[in-house]
Amino acid sequence: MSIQWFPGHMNAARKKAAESMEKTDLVIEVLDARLPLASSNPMIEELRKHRQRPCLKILNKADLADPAATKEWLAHFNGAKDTHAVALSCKKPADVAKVPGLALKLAPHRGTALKPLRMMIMGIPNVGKSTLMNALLKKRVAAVGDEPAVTKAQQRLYLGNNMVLIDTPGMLWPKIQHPTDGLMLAASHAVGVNAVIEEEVATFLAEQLLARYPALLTGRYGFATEGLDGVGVIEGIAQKRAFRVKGGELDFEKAAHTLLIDYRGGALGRISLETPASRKHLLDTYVPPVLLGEPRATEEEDDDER
Ligand SMILES: Nc1nc2c(ncn2[C@@H]2O[C@H](COP(=O)(O)OP(=O)(O)OP(=O)(O)O)[C@@H](O)[C@H]2O)c(=O)[nH]1
Repeated sequence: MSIQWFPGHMNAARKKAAESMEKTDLVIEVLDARLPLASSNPMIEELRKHRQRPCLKILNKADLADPAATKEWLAHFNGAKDTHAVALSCKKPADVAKVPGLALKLAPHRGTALKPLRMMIMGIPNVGKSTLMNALLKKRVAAVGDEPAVTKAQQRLYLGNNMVLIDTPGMLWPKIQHPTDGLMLAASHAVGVNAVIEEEVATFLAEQLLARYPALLTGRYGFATEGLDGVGVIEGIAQKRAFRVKGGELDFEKAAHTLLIDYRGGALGRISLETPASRKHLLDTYVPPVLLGEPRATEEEDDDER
């Protein structure tokens, strides 16, 4: 499958994010816990490191991810000094309540009424940025939706009197470093897909599930998966659910859609599409992006009035 890039939009997004970064003390990067690497955008790391900003990485939708894989990802991300990674569900108030404390820990030089901690929530579409922001603010301020890139406008919102949220929802497109990234993102609904591509995405997803979670497929759809490939799984779903088009043929499209909906909503169980081990090759060969220029000398220059 091919994912189109829009360099004009990318450059505009990058410029805006770079400007916002100057007025930010801490980056809250929201990732999808089911695919933390594919749902990251290296531009965030590049921009924040350039300004020496610490990062709270939130592996969101942890309620949908495989807990064992999430544990591995946390160990992977928590090696860096200026980064803290936490897995949570932004839909759970008790989980979100941990965020301010973790944020303050990462930027102890801020967090007073005079010098509020300025936080920027960043991430690719549909990872849950608005859900997090709304939960932090405990009221609905940004549109939350199933369609990627629901929220457009940038906002600046006070959280108590010692923290400020700067939100850039949907600003950053995923960086597709490998073809399977695009398929994982499409399966998880971070990028929209048409019906034709949906069948390809569902076939890819079925193959992933066959390799790592065959019991979940059997549990959900009630057929044995031995000897099947991705297409066979989708045909099996169509057969079991009696999805047929006019003329009696199996309705592959409907079965493909069903598999995707079931995965996205967690009906199949808790699933992760990648682990540090499955992405080892990419992690080993990762080349850090080129910095934009010299990092700033001191923190003091960045203070701004409220
Ligand atoms: N299961 C589950 N769903 C979540 C969680 N957080 C967000 N969602 C759902 O994910 C979808 C996208 O959430 P948003 O908060 O709109 O995501 P966003 O990153 O602001 O999206 P854009 O506006 O497209 O940039 C919504 O359907 C949310 O209800 C979570 O922790 N668990």
